[in-house]
Amino acid sequence: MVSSDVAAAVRADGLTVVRGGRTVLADLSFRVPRSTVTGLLGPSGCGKSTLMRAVVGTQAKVTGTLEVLGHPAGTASLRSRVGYVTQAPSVYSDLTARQNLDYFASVLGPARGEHHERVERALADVDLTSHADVLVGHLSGGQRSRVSLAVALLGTPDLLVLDEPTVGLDPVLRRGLWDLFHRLTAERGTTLLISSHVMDEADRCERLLLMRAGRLLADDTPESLRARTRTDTMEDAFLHLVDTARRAERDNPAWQEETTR
Ligand SMILES: Nc1ncnc2c1ncn2[C@@H]1O[C@H](COP(=O)(O)OP(=O)(O)OP(=O)(O)O)[C@@H](O)[C@H]1O
Repeated sequence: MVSSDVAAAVRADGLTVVRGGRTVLADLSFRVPRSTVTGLLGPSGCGKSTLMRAVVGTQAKVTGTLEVLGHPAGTASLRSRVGYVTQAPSVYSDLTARQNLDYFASVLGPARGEHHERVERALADVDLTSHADVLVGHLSGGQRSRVSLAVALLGTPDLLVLDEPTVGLDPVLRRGLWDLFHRLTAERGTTLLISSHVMDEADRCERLLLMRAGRLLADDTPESLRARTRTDTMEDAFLHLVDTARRAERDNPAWQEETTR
């Protein structure tokens, strides 16, 4: 069944996930608008990867409502429409970058665009054309991550879910990747959900989901977050929201017993 909420690429209502007997995501409700770059930010262990796994349909013990592109998360028809890049590069180190892309393009089968063009476009997207014939095992960590990203771009996904794609990259490469993310929304209408624990990346996003300890602290734009917390930086805005949440926990101790700390 297709949802009527067509404006949202992701719609969560009361989303809860239990891992190892603990509630690691508790009652999250939010929207990720289509054709936007939405940042998923919060400290290590707050549940960003778990949320992304739920969105791409690989997370067990998910309850509540979670719709992706109008369908329940994990629906088979979403597989070709959702790209997912994990923190660990998932490409073959004994093949070159181009051979990896050739291989994954043939696994994808006939899709939008010709095989050769798709491979070359994906290499160019991540600025790796000049290293296309180097064995992935001989590339740097950042270059390997970009090969993984190129694989995800091969299928021209409608939703691209990226788990900390800029970790370990120098500022020039980071800027290049953020430029690419915005080009993807503007030129291809792609929706991007990007996790980071670096608050200065928040300002590069059109919308933000701020998380702490399995809960959503905010679902807003960077400008509005700064305005309503009366802060100048995203880091200060986040700290303000954390302090407010802590005060709420003190007033209602049952609240925090349900989730991770
Ligand atoms: N296999 C598992 N079994 C039980 N708990 C888990 C498992 N994997 C992760 N967790 C817990 O779930 C919570 C959320 O983990 P998650 O990896 O989603 O956080 P994260 O925000 O992505 O962290 P990071 O930024 O360090 O990648 C953490 O408290 C973690 O300890």
